[in-house]
Amino acid sequence: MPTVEQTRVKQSTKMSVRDLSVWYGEKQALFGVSMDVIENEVTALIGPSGCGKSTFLRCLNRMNDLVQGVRIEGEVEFEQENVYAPHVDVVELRSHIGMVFQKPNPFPKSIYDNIAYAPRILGKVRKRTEMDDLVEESLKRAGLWEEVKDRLQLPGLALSGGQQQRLCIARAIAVSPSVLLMDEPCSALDPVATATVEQLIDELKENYTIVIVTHNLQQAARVAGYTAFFHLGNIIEFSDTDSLFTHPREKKTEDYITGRYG
Ligand SMILES: Nc1ncnc2c1ncn2[C@@H]1O[C@H](COP(=O)(O)OP(=O)(O)OP(=O)(O)O)[C@@H](O)[C@H]1O
Repeated sequence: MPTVEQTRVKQSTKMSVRDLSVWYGEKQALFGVSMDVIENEVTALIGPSGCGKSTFLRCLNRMNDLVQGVRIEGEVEFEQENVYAPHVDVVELRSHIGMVFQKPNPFPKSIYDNIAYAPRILGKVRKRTEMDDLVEESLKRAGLWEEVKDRLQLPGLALSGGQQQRLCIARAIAVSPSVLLMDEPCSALDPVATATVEQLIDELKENYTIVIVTHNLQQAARVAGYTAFFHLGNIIEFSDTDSLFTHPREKKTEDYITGRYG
């Protein structure tokens, strides 16, 4: 197990996870894991099925709160505050730490309203012209504007899978988060749509800190500056992606990345 010091990296830390343990009922899914999330970088979480990647990701913006019977111990620091502190407003937190899921899940609303919905209910934008600008800007950042600008009133669900996923990214961006969590965002996409989303992730890291769960090791190598290898609810190794893939420190990491198990 790496020590906390080994998982610290000399770059700006956006989030800091300390001694995080998670139980679903009797079953423990994470065992006191610690990791820094580096600002304006993409961090990939890799590891065999069931090792706790999604659980870890969902703890970063308290998405696990929604699971019945869950128990969480430890700290997740974001902007000098533990996101699990009692007074934290979870809706507000999730507007700073947005999430994109495995399966594109647009609302059953128009393309326009998919983007406008959250800023409207959060009271971030009131005037129609401001909202028009926000919708355009978000779709541009998600690389979707040119494909949809003439049909903003079409249902989001009428788009292709890859377009829907970029719509979901645009929707997440619209509330100006600084961190984006992505849980296998390309697993339901074909190779062309995957390449588009990967390119988008690369562009987004200029302005956002991104944490992505992926089963695809090539994808981790392509998009992530840092990678954490999870195994049985522990972080076995965390380092810059090149080192992890070319000179893994731990035998388990080496076995996994060379396809010996998982
Ligand atoms: N809602 C839940 N209720 C009960 N157990 C859960 C729940 N979610 C996850 N688990 C259990 O916690 C452990 C970690 O699951 P998690 O989904 O975090 O792993 P993962 O590494 O993301 O897996 P995968 O790659 O298959 O998505 C697994 O044993 C899983 O069965």
